[in-house]
Amino acid sequence: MLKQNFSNRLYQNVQPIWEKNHQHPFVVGLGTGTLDREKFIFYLKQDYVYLIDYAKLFAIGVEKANNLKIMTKFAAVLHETLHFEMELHRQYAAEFGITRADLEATEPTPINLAYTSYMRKVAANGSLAELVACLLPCAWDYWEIGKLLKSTYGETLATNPYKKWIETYSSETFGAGTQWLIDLIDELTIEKSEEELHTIEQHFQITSKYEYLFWEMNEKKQDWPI
Ligand SMILES: Cc1ncc(C[n+]2csc(CCO)c2C)c(N)n1
Repeated sequence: MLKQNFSNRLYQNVQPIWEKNHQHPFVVGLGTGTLDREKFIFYLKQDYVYLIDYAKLFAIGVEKANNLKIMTKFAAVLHETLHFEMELHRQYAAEFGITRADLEATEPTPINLAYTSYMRKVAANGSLAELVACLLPCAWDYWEIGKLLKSTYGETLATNPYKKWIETYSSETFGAGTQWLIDLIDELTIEKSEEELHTIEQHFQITSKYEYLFWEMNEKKQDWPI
């Protein structure tokens, strides 16, 4: 029997967590443009090294793909992450006088390391569907946030220093990449047992909570205490 649109179930059940993400002071600060610049710089550096690890997970997607169509698409989103998304970070860094070397040399905080290590563990031991469940909240909730901020604060965007950030994450380029991941999870879960679906949903929920912790970490500039 076909189990269609597993992504709907994921989306419905994750709403309480994503709501918290959308109301987070860091996210609201991006929208209003009042976010403290030092907090944004902290985020920029942490996110850059996060994306280096995240991009490698798309490479593991290439490895785990069982057909050329999926393999090709993982390679394309890997390319987009390195050349489109990370370019946004490089541009903001240049504005703030931060070099590429500084960005790359950033030591990940405990939360950053925990988040990427969790995804790497699933990538090493789990199925392709489990890996996609870990990758999906990052892409999907950022797209939701991008669209939300654009529709809520669209009129003041011209003077918002974080305009480029909002434009990037609400863009069609991101929308298309995210939609592909959503369609992929639907395709990969068609024949899965309820037990497997439960595991997949747990990864989706946990990485969504890590998204919250990541906002919180940047808001409070939480780093190693020693
Ligand atoms: C902590 C954190 N979570 C999510 C994203 C956003 N993001 C990461 S990969 C990707 C899609 C690539 O196709 C998107 C939108 C981020 N930058 N940092």
